[in-house]
Amino acid sequence: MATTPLSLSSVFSSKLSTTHSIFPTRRKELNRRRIIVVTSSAGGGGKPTILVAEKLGQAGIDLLRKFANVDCSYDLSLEELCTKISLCDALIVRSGTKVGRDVFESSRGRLKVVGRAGVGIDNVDLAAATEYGCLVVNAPTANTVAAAEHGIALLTAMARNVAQADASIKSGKWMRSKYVGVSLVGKTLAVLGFGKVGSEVARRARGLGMHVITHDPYAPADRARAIGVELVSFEVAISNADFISLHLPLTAATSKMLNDETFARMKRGVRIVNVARGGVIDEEALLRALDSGIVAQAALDVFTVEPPVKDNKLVLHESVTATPHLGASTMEAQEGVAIEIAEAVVGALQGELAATAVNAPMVPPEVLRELKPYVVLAEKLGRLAVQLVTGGSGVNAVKVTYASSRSPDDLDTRLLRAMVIKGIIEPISSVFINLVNSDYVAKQRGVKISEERMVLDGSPENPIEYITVCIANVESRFASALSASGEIKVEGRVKQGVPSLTKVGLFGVDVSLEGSVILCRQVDQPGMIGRVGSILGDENVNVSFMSVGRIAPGKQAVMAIGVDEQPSKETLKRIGDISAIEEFVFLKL
Ligand SMILES: NC(=O)c1ccc[n+]([C@@H]2O[C@H](COP(=O)([O-])OP(=O)(O)OC[C@H]3O[C@@H](n4cnc5c(N)ncnc54)[C@H](O)[C@@H]3O)[C@@H](O)[C@H]2O)c1
Ligand SMILES: O=C(O)[C@H](O)COP(=O)(O)O
Repeated sequence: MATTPLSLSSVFSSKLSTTHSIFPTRRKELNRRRIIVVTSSAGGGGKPTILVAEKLGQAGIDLLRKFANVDCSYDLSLEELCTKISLCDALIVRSGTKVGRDVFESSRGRLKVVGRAGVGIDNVDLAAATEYGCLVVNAPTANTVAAAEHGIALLTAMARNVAQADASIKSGKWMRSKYVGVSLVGKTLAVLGFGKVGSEVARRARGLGMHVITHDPYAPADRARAIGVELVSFEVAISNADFISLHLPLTAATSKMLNDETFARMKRGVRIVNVARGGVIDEEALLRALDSGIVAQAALDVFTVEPPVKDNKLVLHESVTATPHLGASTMEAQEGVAIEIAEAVVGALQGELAATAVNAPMVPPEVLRELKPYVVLAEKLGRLAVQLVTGGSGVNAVKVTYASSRSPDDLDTRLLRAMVIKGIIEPISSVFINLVNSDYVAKQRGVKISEERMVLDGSPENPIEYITVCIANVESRFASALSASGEIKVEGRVKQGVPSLTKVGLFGVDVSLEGSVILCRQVDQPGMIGRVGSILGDENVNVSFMSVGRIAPGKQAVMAIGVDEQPSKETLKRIGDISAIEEFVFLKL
């Protein structure tokens, strides 16, 4: 399936689920100033040159050839890639080519677009791309079904020892009793990550007669219900599963999510499939779990280091079925991905913006200068709010309120909205969000962003007095973050140029949004700040700010503590063990 590239004007005029139209009359003027993101310095014959560095479906190559000189050179060494790149306007890769800073440096400004023919862009240095003014686009949808089908292929092959039995018969043996498998029907499959691939795996597993449960705190419950899948907590998922299938992005929160501790809480004899990213599993711990029998079998398409070293113990393990990152490798998916990426790259070289752009430095400097601290504030409020979510019907209704004494025409909030979306979605996905793709990604994930302007009296010296981010229809892991109407609510202001958190739920606080934040609800009483401060001090965790917001003296209060470093689990436990503390949460900014 190909996505339609959006022209700049369609990106800016796309109608979103805003309750108020907040596009200013200055929009035309802004558009004029940003009209070209990419200008191609065409090489031979007036056409741009596109280097295709990994095998791409023919339909995509044909499409590229209509517009550009196409150089298909595979298996280039880094040196060869760096030499060639200075003659190219665009580069197309899959996951096997590292596009690091040295590649952008070597292009000496000619490289304008990098196209990743697939989802994950772990192999492209986005910061360097942005720094060198190079747009990066990907193809996030065309290989979903292929990845899901590979997940199911691994699940069934593992359960029936297909790979092991095949190797055995090819070596001249006939071992029928050794390769007795297990049945899938009636077994519980836990799908971790209910996004594009996870939901397709769940749908197929239902068709195989499996009982499917899923854990994904950010997925809409109605989407799961619609295919007969139950959304459950992580604990319920891993402790009830006969099979676990991983479909999560690799993020700070999911890195080594399956580890010694989590394996120990699984049913003995559980079987695991991973077609997501190798780093989601602690591979050493998996080896131990396989050897001790906690995990009966694993089927792995992805590895922390790819290709894995020759004598990788997991790959060689009798109970492991392994494939070399083949999830997206079907003829159909590769044709689809090739078309999707070719359209995006050609569009970008023609000055259009692909809906799948993952970076784009395109805010006029004068707007950015004024909004800079608010941009940081907006992202951090989004990041805080989403970390407070624990369950419910998924993150699908977000309201952003801007309180300002400026006339709506004089306040362009598109960048702020993009940054709230970035803060909410990036910690829970592998997607990179910017002004270009934020609304697209939010819409694709079913997250409705509504915006509200609160017009204040007074001098319009500051563009914004405060920003509030609310997430509705969710449960919070810090109940005090809920507003009177039951939404997660955080509010912040820019104070002397520094973004600060000023309200959590109904409690006023005052903590600068730097480092990380611990929120505690306690019965208001003297000495609490000192007790928590000294526990943090014991571990040399530097406290940057502390503030207490209370309903009334002696009643409940929320204490917000800014810390420079992440406290250890033991230190957080000691804070939680203080008897006056009713609930607490640690939030990374
Ligand atoms: N093996 C392959 O060839 C292949 C092919 C395609 C995709 N992939 C990988 O599969 C994974 C899923 O891809 P996708 O396209 O479905 O992505 P997606 O963004 O559509 O879905 C990911 C889901 O994970 C959820 N999630 C994020 N953090 C979570 C957490 N801490 N706990 C539980 N759920 C969490 C998100 O809410 C989202 O619903 C990615 O890692 C992608 O790179 C691999
Ligand atoms: O991120 C992806 O799209 C998949 O992991 C597939 O990667 P590939 O294009 O290298 O097969």
